[in-house]
Amino acid sequence: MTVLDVDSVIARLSGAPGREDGLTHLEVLPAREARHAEWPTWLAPSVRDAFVAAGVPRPWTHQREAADLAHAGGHVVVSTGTASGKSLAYLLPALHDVETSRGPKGQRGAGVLYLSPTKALAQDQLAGVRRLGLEHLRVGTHDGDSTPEQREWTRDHAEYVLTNPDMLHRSLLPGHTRWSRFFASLRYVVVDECHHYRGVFGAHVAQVLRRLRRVAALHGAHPTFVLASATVADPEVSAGRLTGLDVVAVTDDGSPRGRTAVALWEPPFVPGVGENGAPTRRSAASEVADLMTDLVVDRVRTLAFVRSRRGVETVAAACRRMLAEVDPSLVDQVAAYRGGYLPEERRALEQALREGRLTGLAATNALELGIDISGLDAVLLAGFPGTRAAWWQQVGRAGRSATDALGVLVARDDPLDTYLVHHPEALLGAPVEANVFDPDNPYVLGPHLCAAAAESPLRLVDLPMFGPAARAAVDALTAGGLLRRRPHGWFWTDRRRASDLADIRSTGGPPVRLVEDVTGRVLGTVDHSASHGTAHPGAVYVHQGETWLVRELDLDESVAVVVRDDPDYSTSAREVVDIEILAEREATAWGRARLSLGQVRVTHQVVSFLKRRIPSGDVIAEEPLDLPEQTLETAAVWWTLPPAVLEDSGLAATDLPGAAHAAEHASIGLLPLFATCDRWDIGGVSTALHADTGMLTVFVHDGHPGGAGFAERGYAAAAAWLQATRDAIASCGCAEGCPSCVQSPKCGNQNNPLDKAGAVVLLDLLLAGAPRD
Ligand SMILES: Nc1ncnc2c1ncn2[C@@H]1O[C@H](COP(=O)(O)OP(=O)(O)OP(=O)(O)O)[C@@H](O)[C@H]1O
Repeated sequence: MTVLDVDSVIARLSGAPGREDGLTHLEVLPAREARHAEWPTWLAPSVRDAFVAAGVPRPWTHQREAADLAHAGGHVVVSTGTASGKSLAYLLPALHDVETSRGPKGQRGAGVLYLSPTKALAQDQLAGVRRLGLEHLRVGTHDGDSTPEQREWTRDHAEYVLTNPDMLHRSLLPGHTRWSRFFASLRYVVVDECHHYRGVFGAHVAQVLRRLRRVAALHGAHPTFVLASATVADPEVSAGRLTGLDVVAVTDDGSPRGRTAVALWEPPFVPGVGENGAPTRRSAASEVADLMTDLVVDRVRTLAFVRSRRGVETVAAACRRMLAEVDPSLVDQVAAYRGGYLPEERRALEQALREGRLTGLAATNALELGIDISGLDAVLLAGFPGTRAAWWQQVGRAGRSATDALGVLVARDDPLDTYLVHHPEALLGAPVEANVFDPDNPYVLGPHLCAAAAESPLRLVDLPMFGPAARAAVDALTAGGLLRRRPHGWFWTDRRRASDLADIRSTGGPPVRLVEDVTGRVLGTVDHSASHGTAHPGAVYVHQGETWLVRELDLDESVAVVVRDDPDYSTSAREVVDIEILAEREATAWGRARLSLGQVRVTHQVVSFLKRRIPSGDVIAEEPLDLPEQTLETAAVWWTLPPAVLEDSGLAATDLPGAAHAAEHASIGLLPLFATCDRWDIGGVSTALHADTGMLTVFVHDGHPGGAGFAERGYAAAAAWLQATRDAIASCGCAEGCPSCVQSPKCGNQNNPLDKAGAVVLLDLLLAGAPRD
């Protein structure tokens, strides 16, 4: 295997013709020495010996600290870097209890419940625990991929159960009486990669964990929670919110790290013009495909993170095509990996990458989480992954085993990425974000209270565990007929499964299956709510380099029928959006402008799709669609400017819609810098005259029912957020607005009208009255 020489790799990448100006920043983060601790004296020798045999001579300091705390019964969150051995921190106390509590005939004495956000990570952990070779340890998974026999065995015999919050919510908790012996033995709950539980998903998982604590207590168990997280700000606060418990944080990372070179990269302009004549840069995906090709030729093991499923396919296909010209023997060493693939395909790809049979892999963040792939040298990111926590997590995938590593962020042509590659301090110098979510979201709380009541009637004493809003929510559910109040508490008496009421991944319904027309073969799935935009009739769908056309979308049956085809265009959906203010919760005057936070109802409808020629992206046709409206009640932050202020601004009335629209796009683009969301988690609406305010109004709203905390963060950080928005627009070198500043890839109006200069005027008017600090 090639050992990475960062300097020569960078010289080679940026020396290629046409790439001279790509590198905007290069920084080499120094190596860090390991700090070791001794094995705890309380630890069962069998567990210690298993780790020593597996190549862990001694724990690192943070592993020992966390293990000691958990063994003493304290709830702990370990928040340290990628590949810092967080697993060992919880495996030591958990396996110790399992090994030392077994009955004389091998009966299960102590149980461990391990939760991961993805099935792939659970598989990886399963393999890791098995590799320890503990002779009597009974470990099993319970997830969507396990067979009924496996599930039954796991339930009746496993001491270490690996599952995910979804299965806990839908299967283990509702069926807790069948799992009673496991719950009664439960000593540890491990919540791995807990930074993943943010936004509305975080709120759901927080309520699932409260239900878990209650069910465990019903069976007499009070497990210790150990959480593992990427480096995030205030981990004890988010872990405390997630579990509802007092959690101690361990953050002083004792693991070693090799030198890491971090490069920021901006693709060049391409000939031709984009939407409305704007200058456009080469796509991050094409640039990443080029860089990956060079790295693979040099035998540098490379993982490319690409934001969209389609992008992943494009990168892998382009890379393979280029390799075929240079060195055909390398073509099969590059593959694509993303959600929507069948589980067997994903497992095979993970295995091939781990064993070095693949040199280059293009993946969505389906591979981001914790999968232990040692020996990667370089990570390329086609676009900022939305949070600094995710960025460090992904960059940290390279350079395991303390070797040198390379991480490259290739900017997409959008305001946030452009801002970051030109303001490295905002990415590399700023602390990671705290994890944002709101467990008291009533849309989340209500369904989980129903599920809890179905698990066992809710008593008054149970309510504080579910937060301050629980009593009012229970009363509302009772008034609405979902719960019945009886002397001994609140009962679920409905025929339906209560757990069906909460859609914890917020997919908005069952996933839509993509089914091949003739054979009936299932190619993959897309989320229900996303299906209007990606699986509408006429949509082009790419799977492992093959192109398919959607012939029919049946939303009732959740099926899209696809046929093989090779069109010379891609498709993108267009939607219309409308917004209504339901309640203003908070507001503040910025001079004569006003900034508000509240509840809104957003109505959107996919109305047509564009066909864009490949690779130029030119629009060749727009075709109408007949899909139903979708509505969303959620939280929004908005600002208004009164007519009198606008009259003095020099902007003509006809400029206002374009100016507001441009300010809205850029502010959506920059919000992820202040809230832990990405631009697809939020939306916006702008208008020169809104019916509810009677003024020019710009809204930025959460993309999930009830809100996910992002608009709230925008409101709290409004002065800094809108100032960065203003600066990003003003400093962009384009003349009329481009994807790097005010154009948006998800605009429902084909980025029209947009007035870049007008947006700066509006934001200056707004910020003139903003608080100075
Ligand atoms: N004390 C140690 N000494 C040497 N190697 C160790 C030690 N602890 C863990 N490792 C090794 O470090 C690698 C990373 O461990 P692990 O996957 O647990 O890290 P992690 O922090 O959970 O990673 P992620 O950030 O992906 O969640 C593994 O190969 C593991 O065997």
